[in-house]
Amino acid sequence: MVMKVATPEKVASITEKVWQSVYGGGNSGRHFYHHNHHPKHQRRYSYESEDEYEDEDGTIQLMQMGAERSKNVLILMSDTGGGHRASAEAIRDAFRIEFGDEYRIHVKDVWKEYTGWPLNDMERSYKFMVKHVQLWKVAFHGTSPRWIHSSYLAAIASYYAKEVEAGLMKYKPDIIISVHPLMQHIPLLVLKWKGLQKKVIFVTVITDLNTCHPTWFHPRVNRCYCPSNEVAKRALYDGLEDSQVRVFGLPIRPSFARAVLSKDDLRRELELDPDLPAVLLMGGGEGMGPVKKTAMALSESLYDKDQQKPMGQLIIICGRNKGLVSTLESQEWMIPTKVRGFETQMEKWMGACDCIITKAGPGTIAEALIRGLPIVLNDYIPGQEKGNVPYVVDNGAGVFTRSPKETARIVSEWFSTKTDELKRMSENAMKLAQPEAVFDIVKDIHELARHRGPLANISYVSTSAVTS
Ligand SMILES: CCCCCCCC/C=C\CCCCCCCC(=O)OC[C@H](CO[C@@H]1O[C@H](CO)[C@H](O)[C@H](O)[C@H]1O)OC(=O)CCCCCCC/C=C\CCCCCCCC
Ligand SMILES: O=c1ccn([C@@H]2O[C@H](COP(=O)(O)OP(=O)(O)O)[C@@H](O)[C@H]2O)c(=O)[nH]1
Repeated sequence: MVMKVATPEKVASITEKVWQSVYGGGNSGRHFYHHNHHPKHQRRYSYESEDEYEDEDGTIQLMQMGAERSKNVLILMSDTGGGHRASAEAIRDAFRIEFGDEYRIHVKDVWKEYTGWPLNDMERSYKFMVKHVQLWKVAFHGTSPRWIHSSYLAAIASYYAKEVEAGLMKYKPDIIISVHPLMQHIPLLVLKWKGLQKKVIFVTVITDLNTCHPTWFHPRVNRCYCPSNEVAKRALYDGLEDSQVRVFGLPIRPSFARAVLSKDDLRRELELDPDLPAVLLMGGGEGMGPVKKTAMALSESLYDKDQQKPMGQLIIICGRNKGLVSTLESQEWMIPTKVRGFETQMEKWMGACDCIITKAGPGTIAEALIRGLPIVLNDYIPGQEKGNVPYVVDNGAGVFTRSPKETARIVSEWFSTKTDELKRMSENAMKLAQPEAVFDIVKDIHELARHRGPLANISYVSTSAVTS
């Protein structure tokens, strides 16, 4: 057995690395220590003179004294669909790009980590409900009146108050950003009960483009960032003040806005045919909608029988739907086809393609617009996604059809006789795109924080039985 003894230089370089991995910058004037794990719910939360926190992987904790500390930003999200996480990560990345170490960002599903049913199981419940469309319709519209959802959520807040409190306080947030429709009421109530409402900045970033659920609109937020004028109108109608509402667009990962990508290079990198026009087929983070039937129809329609050669290529991104990946991988294709699971670099796949077929997910739509991809919408989730269809179609950036055969026909025309229509729609898509939205949002939050003055003295000494 070899025992390693750390020399002072080594200790310094390890702490340096730790500092850089957490803060990405230098460590001058700061002090570090490692200490043991506390059991989850046995912590006191106070950082009036010190800064103690648990790293993302839960292993390292640091203390910072004297220097002005980074502000903690807690982004509340849930993996109900793929869009909320994508927007949360976009905001996190934009904060890092714009403000470096000034903010320390935590992207969390606090409900899942800390509470119980039904809050900790929203992903599964949501998947079940959207599979049974009528059930989702009743739940969505039935909970739309404010008195119904407010009383439901207030009841849940009081039942899980201690757990939510523990979940929020763990990250000692100076700023809370909700990117989920069900994450306004409960945290705001808990902050109110703790007397922290005036000290913690709370903003909502709405990730639906049009017909969003009224739970997004809470009158006590500092800001409500709406992705479109349609949503802003709803917010004002629902009682928010002009001063609370800002319209910048839907936050999309900075890699979409900032990367300069050439289609040829991308095709080489992704091992696609360099010359054939390419259609991207997907169904959100979960691979929903009529993906398989559409793929089979495209395989037929993009094969030129007279000339016996393909007139297009197909890329299918199935997201987290592993069943769909294995079904599609066992199919035979008449055209060059790639079947992929969950991809982390969507900007590359979109940048390599000429058009996209997708259900009406707001994240995918906003990303496709930035890439100038004409869109065939082939499905939508009733309620929050319904309004995304006119948003795309009325602005001339795409078409809607539920029929896989019709979809395949449209794409084959775009790639042959109607290339001018494809071009026009691509231009319209780019006109609608708002690649800078995420930067505008984080800059506005930064301004809010600056006007709020020093945030450093929020006392997070827990008062509840659970946390003390
Ligand atoms: C008087 C009749 C009452 C009707 C009975 C219903 C009882 C309550 C049951 C369920 C609650 C349903 C909540 C509806 C509000 C949803 C708001 C909303 O827009 O949610 C959307 C998100 C998903 O995000 C979307 O994903 C899309 C892609 O898939 C797309 O990206 C879009 O942009 C995103 O916004 O939905 C959710 O997160 C739903 C979570 C479901 C939770 C289910 C819990 C069910 C268990 C018990 C009910 C407990 C009471 C909950 C109270 C909720 C009150 C609003
Ligand atoms: O393999 C995948 C599939 C999807 N996405 C992303 O997941 C989000 C899907 O959001 P959307 O609002 O379109 O639909 P949802 O999944 O929420 O239904 C978009 O940002 C996609 O780029 C991804 O990163 N990898």
